[in-house]
Amino acid sequence: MLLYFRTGVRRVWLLPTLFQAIKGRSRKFYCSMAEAAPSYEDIQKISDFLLTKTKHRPKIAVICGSGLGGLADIVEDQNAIDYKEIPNFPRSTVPGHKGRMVFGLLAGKTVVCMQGRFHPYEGYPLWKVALPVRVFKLMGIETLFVTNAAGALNSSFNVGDIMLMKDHISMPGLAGDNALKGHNEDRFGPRFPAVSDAYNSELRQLARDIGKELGFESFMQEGVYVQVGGPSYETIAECKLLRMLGGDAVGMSTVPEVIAARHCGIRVFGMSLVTNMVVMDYDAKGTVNHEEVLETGKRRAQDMQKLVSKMIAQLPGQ
Ligand SMILES: O=P(O)(O)O[C@H]1O[C@H](CO)[C@@H](O)[C@H]1O
Ligand SMILES: Nc1nc2[nH]cnc2c(=O)[nH]1
Repeated sequence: MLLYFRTGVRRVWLLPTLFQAIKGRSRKFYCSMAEAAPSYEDIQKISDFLLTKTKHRPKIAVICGSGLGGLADIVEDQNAIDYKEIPNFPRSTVPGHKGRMVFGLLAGKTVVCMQGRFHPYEGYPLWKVALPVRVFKLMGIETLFVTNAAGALNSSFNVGDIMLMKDHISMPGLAGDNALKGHNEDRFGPRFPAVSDAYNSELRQLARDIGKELGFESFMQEGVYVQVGGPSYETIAECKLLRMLGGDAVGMSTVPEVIAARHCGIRVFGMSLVTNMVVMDYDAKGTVNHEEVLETGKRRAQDMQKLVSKMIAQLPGQ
């Protein structure tokens, strides 16, 4: 039996070589297999698990953006569950995202807040980024508030402005990546859902009215959010392109959550905090950085909290 062969003066042992080849191939095969999205039943288990950890039964969910998690801290009578305690749930890895699910009362209404979201640049496929929204659906959520930190593409905006989202442009979506890619689970929604009305117009009107009441008019805007992949911020040429396409603000999140929510019939209110102006000029000094993003979040946090709380207070139901 041939146990080895020669390459020049070297003797190559056959069995170990064969073993290494099989091991390498199986690793390659394993790596090339995309992680399967969880089934409806798997998502039901996550939802059931969460409901065993709290007496609260919310119909309203809030996803807090970078530096905007303070809203969850003002939730009363709260039960907070770390993401790492939740079976088959992703982890938050980004500074400014605590990684907790907070159940309790906000403005007298039962809510659940995600203090920390997931982003594609953390290495998560879009279905995983959007997984919490499906968990929410199975918990009975009917209305989703999404917030994010974003850079202003619109030069008439200022740092600290709150932009009500009226629409989005998804660069990953246009390039073929979407939270709904893959097998469609009909129990959540249709294969081809419409998203032209993704951002609920009545909730936007409510935000405008409450913004007026609170004296926020001078820093309230309305516009189109552009989702990019990140984690690098945009080049000057990219910012010019996104502005030409009709974007008012740019960030690396939110859209997968919104698409998953609309797919399963949850109504959505979206809001961006303008944490920085994007760099549009080759002579500009300075660049964008995440510390600046978190700092602006802190400065405007209370106003965002007031707006969201007052809106939630006016929603029907408990
Ligand atoms: O969208 P959120 O989570 O608010 O965070 C925004 O801020 C981070 C960049 O500073 C990116 O994650 C961007 O998407
Ligand atoms: N992509 C992107 N995300 C952000 N999040 C906060 N600011 C920015 C920005 O300027 N660009």
